[in-house]
Amino acid sequence: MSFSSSGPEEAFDYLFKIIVIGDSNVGKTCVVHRFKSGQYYEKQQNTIGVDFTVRSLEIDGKNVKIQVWDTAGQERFRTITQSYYRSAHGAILAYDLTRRSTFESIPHWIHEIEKYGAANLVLMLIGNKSDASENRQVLFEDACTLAEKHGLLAVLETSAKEAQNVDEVFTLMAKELMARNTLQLHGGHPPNSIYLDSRPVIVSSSVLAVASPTEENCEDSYS
Ligand SMILES: Nc1nc2c(ncn2[C@@H]2O[C@H](COP(=O)(O)OP(=O)(O)OP(=O)(O)O)[C@@H](O)[C@H]2O)c(=O)[nH]1
Repeated sequence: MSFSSSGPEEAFDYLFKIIVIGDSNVGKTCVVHRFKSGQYYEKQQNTIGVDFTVRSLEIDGKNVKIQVWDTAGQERFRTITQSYYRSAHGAILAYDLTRRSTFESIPHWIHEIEKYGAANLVLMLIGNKSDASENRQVLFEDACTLAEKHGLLAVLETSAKEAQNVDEVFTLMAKELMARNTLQLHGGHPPNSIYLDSRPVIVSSSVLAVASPTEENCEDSYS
């Protein structure tokens, strides 16, 4: 079944709301902008409150509309941004892999989203700025450990600057949400569909596309 708001070009099979949270300056807006437009720009201003973006993807023959809420990382906007948590289907937790403190904040962001978000929210972790890995302060293994501890769906290292793994983040999230949605409708595993069973999928920056948790893209500790 498709839904239409203002015309045939707006028809979609799924609509998912995904919120992006994390400390200020980790690159949330640049990641969202890259996803939306395929462009990168050196952003000068911090986000005020929440910015809203929409992009449709075709996944497994379905038209999937993704609404992305890019939130301000600055503390002074916290009351506004928290008010968007409740209606999100998925949350992308972002840190800057060249700034350790932004990774150390992730448990705080998880706590926030668990407190104010819906109970069945899908959570993913992204370590942005992988193009600057010569200044890396966060090991990918540490991110995996954190993801496992908190039961997150996946960890990906991204670069908004070099267009690395950005589409993959949103596609992976959408596939998981589609699988959960289909399961709810059919009460079982849908035939011929990709089913992510909510175990963490660990995806290194060298992996460009991930369909499901396999031995190749999962760390041993997750199998
Ligand atoms: N090297 C590198 N720099 C990036 C990347 N993504 C963003 N940046 C830079 O990081 C800075 C912050 O990016 P923003 O997208 O504004 O960060 P934000 O998380 O949205 O910040 P708030 O709006 O304050 O929450 C900017 O100077 C960007 O140019 C990236 O992938 N690589």
